[in-house]
Amino acid sequence: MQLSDPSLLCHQSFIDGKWCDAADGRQFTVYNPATGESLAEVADCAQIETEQAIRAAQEALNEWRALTAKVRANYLRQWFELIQANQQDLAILMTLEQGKALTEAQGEVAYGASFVEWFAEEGKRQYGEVIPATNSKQRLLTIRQPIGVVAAITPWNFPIAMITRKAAPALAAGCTMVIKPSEETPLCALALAQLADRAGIPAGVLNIVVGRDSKVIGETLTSSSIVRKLSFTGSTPVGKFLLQQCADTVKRTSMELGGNAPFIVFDDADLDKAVEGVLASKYRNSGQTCVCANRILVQSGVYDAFCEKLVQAVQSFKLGNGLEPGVNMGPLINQAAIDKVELLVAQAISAGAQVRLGGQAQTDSLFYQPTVLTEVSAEMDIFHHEIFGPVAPLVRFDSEQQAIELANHTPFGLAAYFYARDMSRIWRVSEALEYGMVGINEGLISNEVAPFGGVKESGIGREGSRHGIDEYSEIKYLCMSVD
Ligand SMILES: NC(=O)c1ccc[n+]([C@@H]2O[C@H](COP(=O)([O-])OP(=O)(O)OC[C@H]3O[C@@H](n4cnc5c(N)ncnc54)[C@H](O)[C@@H]3O)[C@@H](O)[C@H]2O)c1
Ligand SMILES: O=C[C@H](O)CS(=O)(=O)O
Repeated sequence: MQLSDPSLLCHQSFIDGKWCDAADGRQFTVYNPATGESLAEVADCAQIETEQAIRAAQEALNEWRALTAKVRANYLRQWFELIQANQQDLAILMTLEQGKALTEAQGEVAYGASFVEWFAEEGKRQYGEVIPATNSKQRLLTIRQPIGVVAAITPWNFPIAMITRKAAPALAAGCTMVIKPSEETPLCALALAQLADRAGIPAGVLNIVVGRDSKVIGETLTSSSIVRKLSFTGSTPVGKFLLQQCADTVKRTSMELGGNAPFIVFDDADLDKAVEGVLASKYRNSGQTCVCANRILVQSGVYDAFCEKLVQAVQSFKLGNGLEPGVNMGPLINQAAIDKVELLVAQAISAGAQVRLGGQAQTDSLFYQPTVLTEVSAEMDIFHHEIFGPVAPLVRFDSEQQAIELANHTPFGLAAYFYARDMSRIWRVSEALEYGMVGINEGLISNEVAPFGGVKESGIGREGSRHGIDEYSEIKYLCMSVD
């Protein structure tokens, strides 16, 4: 492995400031999705280690929360600097275990680091308030206090940013954490723990438990009364399952779940910009992002022109091993992902969709061709399911009202996009779309300063922005007699 700092390749869980094997010595293999080669053997931890991590987080809590926000910020700033300084090695690890092109991986490391930088500062702004009393013999005020021990469960598609988007606000607020990363991508998570340790973040504040048995680790986290909060990023079905598990101990939860983003091209759109927007939104990370355009709704008057422009542009993608120069689209994460995309495309074709470009996986690999389908309709499964692959299904519509109805015809509500130039239309459509985030003439909407999150079955709460830290603190009301 071509790391300049080989010590960033870690094989064990990080618990209470120590690197730990599984109690029974079991390990699991991490594979490179681009080549199928094994990358590393990693500790296959489960209930025992998770319980150890919860205890470590509990024991570290009082000292960590007693620090001033400024002192915690200094630790986070150090972590930010180390992530930045090791960007290339972290990006290589990410491309190796997740598959995304190295340029995208470099971008994600910077994006992930930006949350650490942002919340180091936001932690200093956890203000309370003094409230004018209704009784002259009382004084009323509120203070903000950390929730306590937080559990986080994160996905494989952004193996650094989905961790720091939770760990940074949690630690800044004074919480301690147990994180279970995806078994597909443990190496990035463990490298982040290595750098947090080097930043001097005290033992027990940040714990990473890696293992294949996500169900057991999850049950251990959600059933523990010590864990007061679960922050989950992943699919909606798993999110629903975890929400049910959290009910017994009435945990606070943050849920960043699945999407089914409409991408609407109106007849007054700048078609070249709209094509750029599709390339940025639909095909990023080989279509494996929660905010990927999942349905491309095109008004009939510009449908053919837009389709020609899009097909032309999508042909420019270079599919291959993300470490190779010039490659800008990598493999899907595993065979199950390939099977899901192949099923959705086959069903669409059998229901009348046309393949304008691509339409199949490369044989005996996890590479799926950048694809454009036309004549897709709302009667097809592909319209209703998160594709999580580089497939753009084009759907024709006639009126603005029809576009809004088609866009909102889903239980999901994470991100939506539309391209138009008429200002009245922009306001009407922005307000009518039932989504947490809307890109207007823009296909890339994610950053650390804006509130990221969805409505309906796409989630609960927001990450990033000045709101993201509220997910990790409680408001306490103090009523003081001055009689
Ligand atoms: N809204 C967002 O911010 C956001 C961001 C990234 C990904 N996602 C969503 O995540 C999904 C892709 O990621 P994925 O395939 O890793 O999702 P997933 O739900 O399969 O897994 C997510 C995490 O949950 C764990 N997990 C799975 N089953 C579990 C169980 N029974 N108990 C406890 N933990 C369990 C996994 O090991 C992994 O760590 C997509 O639906 C995508 O839209 C959403
Ligand atoms: O997959 C979901 C991530 O949140 C993608 S993004 O990079 O934050 O847009």
